[in-house]
Amino acid sequence: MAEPQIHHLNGNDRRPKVLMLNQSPTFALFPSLFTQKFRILKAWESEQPLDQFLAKHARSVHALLGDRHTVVNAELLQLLPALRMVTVTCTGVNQIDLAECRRRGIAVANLGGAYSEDVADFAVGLLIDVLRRVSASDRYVRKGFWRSKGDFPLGFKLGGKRIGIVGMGKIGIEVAKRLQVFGCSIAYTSRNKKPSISYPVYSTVQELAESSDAIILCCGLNDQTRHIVNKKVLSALGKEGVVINIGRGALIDEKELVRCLVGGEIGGAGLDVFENEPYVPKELFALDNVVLCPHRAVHTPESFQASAEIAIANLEAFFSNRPLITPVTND
Ligand SMILES: O=CC(=O)O
Repeated sequence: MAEPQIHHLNGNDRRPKVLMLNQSPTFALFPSLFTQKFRILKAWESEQPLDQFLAKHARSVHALLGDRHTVVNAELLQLLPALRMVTVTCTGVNQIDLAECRRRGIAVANLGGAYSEDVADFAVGLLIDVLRRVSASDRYVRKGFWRSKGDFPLGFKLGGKRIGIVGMGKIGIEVAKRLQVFGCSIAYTSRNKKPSISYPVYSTVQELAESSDAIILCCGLNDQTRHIVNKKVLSALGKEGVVINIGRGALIDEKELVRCLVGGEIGGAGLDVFENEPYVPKELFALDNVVLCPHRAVHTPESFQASAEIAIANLEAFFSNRPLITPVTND
């Protein structure tokens, strides 16, 4: 676990050093919240090659502040032998080698539930958009088709739909709460059954898909969940079924998803994330039953402010030897 913390002095500067490898939206919006308290070492602004920059600070850097683009793998950790804490201004931690961090006694914190409400709103927005064809009808109006071709095709009602939530963590719970108010029925599958949650639980995503009109992916990406939505799950969802992904692109076998959408084997999709961002399979561009977004579900100033506050609270806890506020756990 973390060693007693040392405040590294730079002349009279008593702020603890925190390494950042890349600029993040949270830091870009609220730089002074961080720099008031910490001496931020901005690797991306250095003229030195990264390995030289890291070598210069290797023995004095105990904390790393990153985001979803900050890949923390064994090679990086090897270069930072004094590192004892990583905090990221995101929810997903698939970019971090958690096992290697554990092995090296490096504590990891994410944002806990700070983004959950915004992400849940976005998931519901995507579902409504796919079912009621909001984006598609916007295109119809802009292209002048309302006047030239007449009425736009009907969409589908949200109320009464059977929604399967994959991953009943903080985001899944917020999605369920919202969709219940719309009159949907909720079921879920999750790594651990949640005794406090009364929605029906299925043991596999395939069984969940068989009993759902739409599935919403709210789980983290790891070795167990990579391509958790595969050919079998998509065919279980069926011709009218909808898949919404606000988790990570690689939760779905994207090639298979594209094949099913192009072939009309599922009803539609709302996708905020992709396997190889910012690449989006171009076959999807022509499909009006698919809503595509550029990984924006968490992007509100309110979310970013919360994310800055939580990251700072985690860094302060670390530098004063207190337990982290939102440590990454296995539940
Ligand atoms: O994708 C966004 C996040 O993980 O916070």
